[in-house]
Amino acid sequence: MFSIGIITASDKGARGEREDISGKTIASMLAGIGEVKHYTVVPDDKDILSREIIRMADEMMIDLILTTGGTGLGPRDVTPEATLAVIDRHVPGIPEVMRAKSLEKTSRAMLSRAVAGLRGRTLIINLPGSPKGVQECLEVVLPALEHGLAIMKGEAGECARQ
Ligand SMILES: Nc1ncnc2c1ncn2[C@@H]1O[C@H](COP(=O)(O)OP(=O)(O)OP(=O)(O)O)[C@@H](O)[C@H]1O
Ligand SMILES: Nc1nc2c(c(=O)[nH]1)N[C@H]1C(S)=C(S)[C@@H](COP(=O)(O)O)O[C@H]1N2
Repeated sequence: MFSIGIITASDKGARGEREDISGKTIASMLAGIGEVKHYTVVPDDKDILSREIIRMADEMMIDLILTTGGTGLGPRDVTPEATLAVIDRHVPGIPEVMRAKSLEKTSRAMLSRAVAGLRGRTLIINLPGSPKGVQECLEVVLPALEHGLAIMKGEAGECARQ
């Protein structure tokens, strides 16, 4: 089992104006692979988001951080920039497959600028803000997630497919 952190980036959510269905969707979809150790709703603010990622990765030693929201083209959408500022290695295949698969459902999938990367031994993945976007993106990543996390942690030696 892996430790999981969830960050919802939402001005409305942080002001208490909207129930965070997206964060809850992440938690329920990941119940089979780990335990949610930390969950927070923050405004769309680059420094606050970066600080949260650093705290969860460096102090709490969380294996997997999922963010939701703030990946679009809106003036306050800065989650990818907050993530890029604190990762040391990119994992481009994850957002590539999320966008590719999501495009089969909606052309608006191309509007998510989500990124994924590693900070030390923590994998950070951006997801779109809507509950549907979370569900559609997470379900394409899930089949490879446990293997990726095991490799990241040095717990799996072999990558060969059975
Ligand atoms: N965390 C969430 N929980 C539930 N629904 C959400 C959440 N985030 C987004 N949504 C839904 O997706 C739609 C589009 O999200 P968008 O990121 O544009 O939010 P927004 O209305 O600009 O506000 P904010 O950035 O404060 O979340 C919202 O109108 C809402 O219906
Ligand atoms: N799979 C999937 N991806 C999706 C969506 C969706 O409904 N399903 N919504 C798109 C829309 S409408 C937007 S604007 C962008 C960015 O969303 P965000 O700003 O809430 O992160 O994600 C896109 N990605």
